[in-house]
Amino acid sequence: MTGQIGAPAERLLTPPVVRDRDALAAARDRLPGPVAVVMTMGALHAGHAALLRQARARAASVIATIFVNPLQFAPTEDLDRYPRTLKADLEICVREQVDLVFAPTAAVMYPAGPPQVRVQPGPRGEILEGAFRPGFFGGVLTVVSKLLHLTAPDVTFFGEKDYQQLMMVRQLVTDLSMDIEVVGVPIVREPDGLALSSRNAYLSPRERRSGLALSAALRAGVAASGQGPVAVLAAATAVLAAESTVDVDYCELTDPSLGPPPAKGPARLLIAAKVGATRLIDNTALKLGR
Ligand SMILES: Nc1ncnc2c1ncn2[C@@H]1O[C@H](COP(=O)(O)OP(=O)(O)OP(=O)(O)O)[C@@H](O)[C@H]1O
Ligand SMILES: CC(C)(CO)[C@@H](O)C(=O)[O-]
Ligand code: BAL
Repeated sequence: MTGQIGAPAERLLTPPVVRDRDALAAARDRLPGPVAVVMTMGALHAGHAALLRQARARAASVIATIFVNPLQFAPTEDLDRYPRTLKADLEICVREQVDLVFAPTAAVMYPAGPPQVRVQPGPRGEILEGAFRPGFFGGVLTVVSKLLHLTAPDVTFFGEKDYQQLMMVRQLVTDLSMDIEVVGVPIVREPDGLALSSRNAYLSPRERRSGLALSAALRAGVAASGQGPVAVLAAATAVLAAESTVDVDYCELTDPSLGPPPAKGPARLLIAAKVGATRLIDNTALKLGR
């Protein structure tokens, strides 16, 4: 089927875009190693660009995947209205010197419909995001496994903005004996603190202002970290409670691998909240105690 998309003149302005497995396999065979893959759902922004830039610095060849994976969306979620901006995405891929873009359709990824065999995320996939989005990590890890299999990278890059997802992908690669390095990339923020996210496009100006409560709560938590876990949670929840339009799903403190928080030492503070119809997540590292 199709190899590259676009008219010949446009091809010069975009990296090669492949849309099916055969075209991907042929293009992948020609890429010099080591190969890096950056997986995305498109609507690319500076957070994605940071992943692509790190990939560019680390590998001889960079593949970006763009696929809004239906398997990780609950029926009540935003699959249909998720932003799809392929043309602008390809411009970012050119700027970040991506060598190959894999942008499959759902029929290419799931030719027989939703797959019967799926990755079981295990207990760490049932807390936090998994508790509020049942089936989410099963859908994510299934598509991540397929995309790793299809692109055969040496290294892959995931953002810390989706911190639990990064942990789950590390677990996937370890537990399923995949010889692939997983690199975590720090969160890219707007100057006022808002973590970049494709879903920020849904926010009205007023909702965007309310959404700043998440990063403000994280900063309050970090400021209180010397006083220990109780003070951190009290400080963060007070900031969130002051913003009445923010509907908190969770504000939780864990250890860096999402286990129970220590009394002292490295920890992670994670928040998810709805602002209007838009669900935002954010998190930060901190060090508890003195
Ligand atoms: N602000 C950010 N900083 C660092 N990495 C990011 C940021 N936003 C997204 N990423 C990473 O980019 C990769 C692809 O994410 P995705 O395409 O879902 O974008 P997103 O902005 O997280 O979208 P959404 O709004 O759906 O959460 C993931 O590894 C994600 O963690
Ligand atoms: C990893 C991913 C591309 C799988 O669909 C998605 O969950 C995302 O964009 O973070
Ligand atoms: N950003 C992770 C993918 C999702 O929220 O569906």
